[in-house]
Amino acid sequence: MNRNPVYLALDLPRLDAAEALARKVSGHIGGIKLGLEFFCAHGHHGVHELHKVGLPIFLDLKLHDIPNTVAGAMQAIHVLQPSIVTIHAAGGRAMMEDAKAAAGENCKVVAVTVLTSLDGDDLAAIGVSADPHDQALRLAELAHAAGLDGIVCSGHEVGAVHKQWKDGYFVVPGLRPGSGKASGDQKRTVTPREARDAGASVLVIGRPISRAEDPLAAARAIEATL
Ligand SMILES: O=C(O)c1cc(=O)[nH]c(=O)n1[C@@H]1O[C@H](COP(=O)(O)O)[C@@H](O)[C@H]1O
Repeated sequence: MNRNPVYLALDLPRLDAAEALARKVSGHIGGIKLGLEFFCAHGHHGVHELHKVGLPIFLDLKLHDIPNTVAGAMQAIHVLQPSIVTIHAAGGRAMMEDAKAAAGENCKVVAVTVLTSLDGDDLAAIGVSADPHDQALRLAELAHAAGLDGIVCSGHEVGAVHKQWKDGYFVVPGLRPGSGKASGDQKRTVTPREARDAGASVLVIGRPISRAEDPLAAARAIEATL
């Protein structure tokens, strides 16, 4: 049986609450995603604690700096044995190449293309004239050329990227399980099932589980749709 593609985003301020939530739903997810909020608050210690849950750890640090600095950061996290690490494709080809070269064994390095919280107007405001779809495809091509394992994009683009990059590893956040579910700050959303059917390798899901009245029931319900 295929591994459950859902990585639970633990964007919670408290370490004990994050660990308790991960343990509660651990039978219905495939991994744990620890992002900036968690890492800034709890650092290496927090990651070691969450490893005790026994699931793969995705470190979503979205590194974006000069190549030498990003390579150094990648080396500094080997000890945490992440299964996946994010960097920003907008850091450019050399940064992506050096990040991949510095990554630990068995660690997939994936590049964020266009954040799921952005739409075409947001891109225009930062001087990008392409729409999110074309910009995501363009950055996916650059990430592929740089030798990365895959990219992060929304469910709106993953099908098109998959056609161009058959063996890529595709991380899709911005997922909302049903129509009418609050999208919050996310602007390019699809359902987990739609993302999976379009070729996503990993489904990143946070608030639809972590802020649900019954997180276990929410995780089970999402699993049942996949
Ligand atoms: O790299 C990511 O995981 C990421 C990229 C992106 O474009 N959009 C995005 O929402 N994310 C992350 O995915 C998670 C989505 O959380 P929810 O909107 O609560 O499901 C958060 O932890 C974000 O940091």
